[in-house]
Amino acid sequence: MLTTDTSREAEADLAQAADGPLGILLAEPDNWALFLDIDGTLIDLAETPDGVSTPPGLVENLDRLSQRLGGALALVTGRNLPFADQLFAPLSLPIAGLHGAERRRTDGTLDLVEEDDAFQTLKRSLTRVTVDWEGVIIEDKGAAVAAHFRQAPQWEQSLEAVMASALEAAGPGYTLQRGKMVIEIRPSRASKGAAVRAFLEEAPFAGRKPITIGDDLTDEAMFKVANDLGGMSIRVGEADQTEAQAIISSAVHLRQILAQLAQPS
Ligand SMILES: O=P(O)(O)OC[C@H]1O[C@H](O[C@H]2O[C@H](CO)[C@@H](O)[C@H](O)[C@H]2O)[C@H](O)[C@@H](O)[C@@H]1O
Repeated sequence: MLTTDTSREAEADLAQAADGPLGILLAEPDNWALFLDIDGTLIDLAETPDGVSTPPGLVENLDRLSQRLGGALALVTGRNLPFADQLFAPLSLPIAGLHGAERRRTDGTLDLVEEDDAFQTLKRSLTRVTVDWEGVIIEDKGAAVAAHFRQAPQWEQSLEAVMASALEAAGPGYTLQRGKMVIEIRPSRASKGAAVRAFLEEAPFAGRKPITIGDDLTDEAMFKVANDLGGMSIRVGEADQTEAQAIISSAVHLRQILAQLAQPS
C-alpha cells in the first residue's frame, strides 16, 4: 500500500506513464525503441563516480523489457563501456559510451576510440594540478576525462579554467561537456544524439521510433533527435531549459515505471 507523499508522486507518475509516454511501449512494442541514460536516470546519483550502485531488480527488469521490445533497448551514457557493463552484469545490452563516442552494437561489434599518448599525458597533468584540491575527483575514462566537484563546489571556477586550457591542449578532436557537478573533456566525434541515430540504422532498432530518457545536459542531444524523428523525449527531474516533451520526477519513479512495463502481460 502506497501512503507517503513520495509514493503518491510515484503513483501519479505511474498513471501518467501508463496513459501517456511509456504506456505506448506496451501497446505497440514493435514500433518503439528505448534509449536510456544511466547516471541520474536509471540509477541514483552518488557523491562520487564510483559510489553508485544498481538497485535490486533493475537488471532483471531491463532484461525483460528489452526482450519485450525485440531487443530494441540501448543504454546511452557518459560512462565508458567497461564501467557501465559491470553495473548491469550479467546483462550485456547494446550501448553507447563516452557520450556517444563509443558503441557496442546488438551483434556485439565494437566501435571504440583510441586514446593517444598526448591525451594520457593531459590526464596525468590534470591529476597532478588538482592533487591538493580537496574533494575534486579526476575520473579517467580512457578517451575522455571528467573533473568532478560535487564534494568541492568551491573549486568549480578553478576547474573551469584548468579544463578550458586542457581542452585547448587536447585539440580539435575533443570537446567540453558540462554535466551535474562535473566538467568533462570528451571526443567530439559523436554526441548521444548521433549515437541514437546510428542505432536506428541497425536491426533491431531500424524502422522504430525512439523514446529517449535522460536527466542531464548531454541527454539534450538525444531528446532533439527523438523530437525530430517523431519519437518521444523524457527528462528525469525538473530542468530550467530542456527539449524534452515530458518529465518524470526522479530515477526512483522511472524505475517503478520500468518495473511495471516489464511485468509479464
Ligand atoms: O550519461 P550518464 O550515464 O548520465 O553519465 C554522466 C556522467 O555520470 C557520472 O557523473 C555523475 O554521476 C556521479 C555518480 O552519481 C556523480 O557523483 C556526479 O556528480 C555526476 O556528474 C560519471 O561519473 C561521468 O563519467 C558521466 O559522464
